[in-house]
Amino acid sequence: MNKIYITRKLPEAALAKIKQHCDVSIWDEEDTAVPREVLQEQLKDADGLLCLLTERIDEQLLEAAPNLKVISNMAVGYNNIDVEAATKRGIAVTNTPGVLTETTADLTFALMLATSRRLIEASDYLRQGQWKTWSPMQLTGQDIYGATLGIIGMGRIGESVAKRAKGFDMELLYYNRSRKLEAEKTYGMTYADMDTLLSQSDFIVVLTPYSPETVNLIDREQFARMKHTAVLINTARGGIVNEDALYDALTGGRIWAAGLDVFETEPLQPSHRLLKLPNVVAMPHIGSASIKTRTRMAMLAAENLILGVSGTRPLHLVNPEINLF
Ligand SMILES: NC(=O)C1=CN([C@@H]2O[C@H](COP(=O)(O)OP(=O)(O)OC[C@H]3O[C@@H](n4cnc5c(N)ncnc54)[C@H](OP(=O)(O)O)[C@@H]3O)[C@@H](O)[C@H]2O)C=CC1
Ligand SMILES: O=CC(=O)O
Repeated sequence: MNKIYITRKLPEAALAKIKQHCDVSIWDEEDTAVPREVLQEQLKDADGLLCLLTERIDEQLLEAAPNLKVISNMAVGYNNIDVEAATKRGIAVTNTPGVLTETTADLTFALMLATSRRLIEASDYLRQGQWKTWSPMQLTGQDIYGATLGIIGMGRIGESVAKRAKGFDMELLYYNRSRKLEAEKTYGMTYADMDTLLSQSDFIVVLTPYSPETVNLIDREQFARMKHTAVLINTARGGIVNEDALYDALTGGRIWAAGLDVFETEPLQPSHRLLKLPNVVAMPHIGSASIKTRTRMAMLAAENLILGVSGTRPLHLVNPEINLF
């Protein structure tokens, strides 16, 4: 039987499925990440790896994994894996697109609402006993309905956010490297260059993958173009938005607020300066965190893994150029 290493406690159904086909070892914990030295040791004789976005799978690790045939990432983003190094060694890399699209779009919209209407701040105000009376401009925020939403990265999740925005009568702008003519018609969206999107949008949502091209895509220059009332939402990856520039934009009144699910360094420490700002709504990377969706992601990652180690083309192969299947 093929030997598999799994880097975190998985939903039972996914684990049972893998165990039907493979000999499994697992880092059976929910709230701590597998230490790198444990992972390195386990990979010495593993044929397959099922990992999460928290594991950095780099050249050094692959060097110590001579039998590895498949790396199945339980995430759609795979910037945690050195795909080039895996491809060089003929190792298949797989991900879990699609099954998490709607759930992540829900969280993106939740962040838009929570940030613009100051929901966390208002809830804290109440719980901390600051609510003494009702007052006309008390805890007032920005409207979503009728506002202009600019989506950067019009892929699966971007389109699902656009779909939700139509229900709020929002005007839609988007920026992507390639135009999406069908989606433009479906959602009544307008393609805009980056500068136009930044200067005209009330809400700016970042939904590109993390790549060398998107590192610091939103930096000081981009914040300088935004409206003072703009709300920035990042549910893609930390590092696409430069955090120093973001902090200065938020504290200097350059933009209104930010909703963040992802950070340059995760887990974010509670002492982080962004968490001290009332106009930041921050979440611990929970974009896809519904029970149904996380179960589907685990099942899909299991399927990709089982197919890959048995020499059959996985459902979602990130590096088809390995040409093994
Ligand atoms: N917070 C969370 O828990 C989650 C985060 N994510 C993140 O969201 C990302 C998007 O997921 P998904 O929608 O499924 O991915 P898709 O690949 O469907 O969409 C990404 C879009 O970004 C565009 N894009 C890529 N590079 C650039 C660029 N340099 N400038 C502008 N647009 C670009 C792509 O189009 P084109 O190449 O034509 O430009 C594509 O339309 C994931 O990669 C992941 O990092 C995903 C799920 C959950
Ligand atoms: O961040 C989550 C993912 O699936 O990518």
